[in-house]
Amino acid sequence: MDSFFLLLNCFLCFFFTVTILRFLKRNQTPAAKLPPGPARLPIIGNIHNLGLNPHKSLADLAKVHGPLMSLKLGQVTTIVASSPAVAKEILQKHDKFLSNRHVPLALQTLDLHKFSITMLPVEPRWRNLRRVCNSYIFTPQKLDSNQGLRRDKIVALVLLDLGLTYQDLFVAGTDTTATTLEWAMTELLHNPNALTKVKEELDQMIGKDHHLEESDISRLPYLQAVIKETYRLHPPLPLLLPHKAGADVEIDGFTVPKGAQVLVNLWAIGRDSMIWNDPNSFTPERFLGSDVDVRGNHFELITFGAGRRICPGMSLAHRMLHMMLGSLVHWFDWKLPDGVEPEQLDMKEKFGVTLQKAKPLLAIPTLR
Ligand code: HEM
Repeated sequence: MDSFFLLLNCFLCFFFTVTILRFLKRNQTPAAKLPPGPARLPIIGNIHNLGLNPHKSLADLAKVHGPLMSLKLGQVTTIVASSPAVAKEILQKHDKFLSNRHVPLALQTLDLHKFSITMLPVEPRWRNLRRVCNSYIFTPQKLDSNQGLRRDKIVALVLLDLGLTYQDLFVAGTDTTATTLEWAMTELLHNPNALTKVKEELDQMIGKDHHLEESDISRLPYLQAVIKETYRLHPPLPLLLPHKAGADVEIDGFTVPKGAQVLVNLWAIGRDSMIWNDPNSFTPERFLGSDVDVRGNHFELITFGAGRRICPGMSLAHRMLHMMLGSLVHWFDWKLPDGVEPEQLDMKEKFGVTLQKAKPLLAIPTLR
């Protein structure tokens, strides 16, 4: 028994010595050409740096370490992009090698990565699913042909049950669209001037006695600007879905190593004062007369991603959001519950599957 404990002691001493030496060595001479990043702890790496709001913590770390940063989350080497230029390198220039998916172990046990379009790596099965999306489900012609169904659904949604969920959308589209609608409505109630402008635009262009149609959206620049401003401030997937490097890639003299998890911090880009004037204020006017859109060409606003993994449901989400927000504003006058002033509205976020409002929005509609 004594010799067993002696052996165990020796093993533990050896294990701790090796771990501490590796930790010290790593902090003195960082692995070859990895982008800079915060110091790591043994075993957990930088997990303790993330906190409850990883998008904010990573934005703060990027201010110290730069727009191309590396961390170790447990055993996973993680590269984080926090500027439009670096996002472009990742999602456009090196898209070919940086478009696989990092699938967390918990999801691997469900085998999701073997059949879900969202989780599959770039391989023939994924390409086929994307082709089905792009050529059959989300083409402009297909979306035009079933817009009547969506309009009827919105009428039912608005008139019958404001809390109804959109069960007919894919899992990937449900939370993202619902979260964005809630944030857009919250921002309008928080900024009554913007709400009045949307209402006036709808009265003028559509008229009080008419329903909003998808074909009207292009005639509503202020409503479009409100949605863009919501995309900028409240991207529902603030770090995209994690990408994975399929090969070593060089960016700005640093290496993104094969197998690394790659994140793009859209939230940080959307609130960067070097890019946006007064970045934390809700100012739809900034988009009036601007050609910036979310179709993956303007890397300062890539709420749907860019490159080969760009969201295939973007056009549908875009139509739905304009229709739902526009209809809610067109048909109802809105007020906050007794005693709550617009400026007191709780704007806190909760990081989860999507970046939701921490407290659900409570608002009272009256038919206009
Ligand atoms: C406001 C609404 C939405 C936003 C902001 C959004 C955003 C995104 C983002 C950022 C990604 C990841 C891109 C990347 O990893 O580079 C994504 C992927 C995806 N989205 Fe959306 N999305 C929305 C709505 C929808 C809708 C309505 C659908 C379908 C009906 C949808 C289907 C998908 C699918 C299937 C993927 C995975 C694509 C792939 O991995 O190849 N999304 N979305």
